Amino acid sequence: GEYYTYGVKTSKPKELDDLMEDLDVWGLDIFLMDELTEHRPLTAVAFTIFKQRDLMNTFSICPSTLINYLIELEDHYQSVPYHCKIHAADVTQSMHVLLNHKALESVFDDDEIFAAIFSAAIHDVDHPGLTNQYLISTASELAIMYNDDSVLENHHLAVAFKLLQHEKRDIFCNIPKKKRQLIRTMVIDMVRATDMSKHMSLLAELKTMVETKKVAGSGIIELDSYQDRIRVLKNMLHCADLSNPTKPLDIYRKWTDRVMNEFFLQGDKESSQGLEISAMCDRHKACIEKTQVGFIDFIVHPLWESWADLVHPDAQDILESLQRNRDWYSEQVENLQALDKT
Ligand SMILES: COc1ccc(-c2ccn(CCC(=O)N3CCOCC3)n2)cc1OC1CCCC1
Ligand SMILES: [Mg+2]
Ligand SMILES: [Zn+2]
Repeated sequence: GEYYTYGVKTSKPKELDDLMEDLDVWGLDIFLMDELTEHRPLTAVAFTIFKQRDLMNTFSICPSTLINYLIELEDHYQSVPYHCKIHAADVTQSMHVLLNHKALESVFDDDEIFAAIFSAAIHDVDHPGLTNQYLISTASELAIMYNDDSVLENHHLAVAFKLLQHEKRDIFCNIPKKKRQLIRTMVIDMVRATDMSKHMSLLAELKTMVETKKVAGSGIIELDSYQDRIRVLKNMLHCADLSNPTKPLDIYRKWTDRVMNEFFLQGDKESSQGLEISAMCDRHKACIEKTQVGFIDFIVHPLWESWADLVHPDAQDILESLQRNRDWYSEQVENLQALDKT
């Protein structure tokens, strides 16, 4: 059918125009994007970002090839509650905003920007809605294939690169071989870094970078080695992947519902298979609000506090939004405790 400005059909072009005004805004309503694009949020968001950043011209990508790839990629996101195409669109849009931090202005070149946006778009493709731990403990096909090492993340990468192998979808086809290999290496590094088991080492590296931060007079960060540059990009994607608690509360709460539903479905599976139900996956025992406060205190805030130090003062609003959301969930815990006493 006919495609409009954003690479997708829409029955509400005016409303989609208005929403796309917020493409560079932290807190864009990605659920509304899903509705207005008739459930093609990833294609619309990624295509529009490629256009805004002029990446199709820079890498001689013809628009129809990009659309063909994005639609095929989007169709390979499973309809699971949390790790679906809306999450991919959300992380891609969040990455786009983080790349616009003043402290990172003209730090990254086109290859790195292309690799970063592409990594966000593909980073969870064909996610089954189950954790690495579950796949490993049930000796699943995927765990056998990847020898229990970053099972999901290696699978997302393999699926995404396999989809490129059709000439109609190969957005890398006009990129010189050497450059293509460099971009592929960066994408593999970034997506593998979204494995939660790498969180502590990634955060330690980020802290070291903050302590030894070399800043030009203008406040712009100086990154001399590939290792430093990819370290920032890996942490950026990890931050985007863990950004739900930093978004407007109504959007954050929708993500909480979705991730808990995905966990509970896994818990149901574990229970029906006579397996021990994983932490936070038991729908009869979970205390949703408490786990979000813990998630923020032990994982999300420490990460975003270090990121905010690195790009100071560009992420202050994000940090404040996180604090407000933490306070709200904490109040819910107190209200529930008060209820228990009645
Ligand atoms: C809005 O809530 C969440 C939003 C995102 C996450 C989250 C954790 C790690 N990631 C990165 C991908 C990953 O490694 N995962 C995906 C989630 O399952 C664990 C393995 N994402 C967790 C969230 O809540 C959890 C359930 C209660 C407390 C923690
Ligand atoms: Mg993932
Ligand atoms: Zn993700």
